[in-house]
Amino acid sequence: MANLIEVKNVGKRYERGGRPFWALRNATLAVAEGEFVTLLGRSGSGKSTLLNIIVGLLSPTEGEAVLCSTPLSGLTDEAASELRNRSVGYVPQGAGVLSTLTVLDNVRLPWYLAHRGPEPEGRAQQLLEEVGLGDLANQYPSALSGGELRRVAIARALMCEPKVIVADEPTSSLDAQTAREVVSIFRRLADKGTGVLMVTHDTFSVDVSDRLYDMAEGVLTERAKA
Ligand SMILES: Nc1ncnc2c1ncn2[C@@H]1O[C@H](COP(=O)(O)OP(=O)(O)OP(=O)(O)O)[C@@H](O)[C@H]1O
Repeated sequence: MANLIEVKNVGKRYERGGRPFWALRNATLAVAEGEFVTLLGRSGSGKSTLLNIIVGLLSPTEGEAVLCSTPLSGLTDEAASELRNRSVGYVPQGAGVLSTLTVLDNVRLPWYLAHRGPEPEGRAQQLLEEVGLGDLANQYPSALSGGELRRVAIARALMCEPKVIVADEPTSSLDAQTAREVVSIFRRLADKGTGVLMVTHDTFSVDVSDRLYDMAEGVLTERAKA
């Protein structure tokens, strides 16, 4: 199976109090078609930094990230965003939904950005139903709870039938049953060939993962699954 994500010897250095500080050191990771990969690690260990590099929102200080066979280092911001819109379902930390659009229009938005035309009939509504929000399609985000907003972000990430899903704690603020349903959607997509990379603390996702990575103080290691 082809790799959808390839990270090779990637490091990210920030300044902290005027001193260099490595949030990520020499990280190497791959996610192939059909793989469900979970990334675990404590708060502040570097997980979001790695995900932001993988989706082309952050440039690494060293090393290389390749997304859907495209090396990110050579891309303009515009080209990176085009690649992200077309190929990646990114669920960022927090919901990141637009408050001026209805829930349904938030879910539709990536399709318009990627294709400049209307979505396949009913697709956004169907995705909202899959995440249990069919009845809230015409509401504005201010009327939704934190967990409901997370689910809008998940439906939005699936809108363009992404080749790869990159999700930063998508199940945080969801109850156990809803979290399980979300993870099951991702698992089913992986079984059909989508690559999934997910940061989580959820034991159910660990159980259904094909592979696990641990992040600790910027150092990434693959864990042998029990
Ligand atoms: N722009 C920045 N400038 C300086 N330091 C940063 C910046 N962004 C992140 N950091 C630091 O880099 C480290 C890794 O942050 P990151 O957000 O990747 O952690 P994380 O594992 O995703 O944490 P959490 O689970 O709490 O979201 C942290 O110590 C953080 O304070």
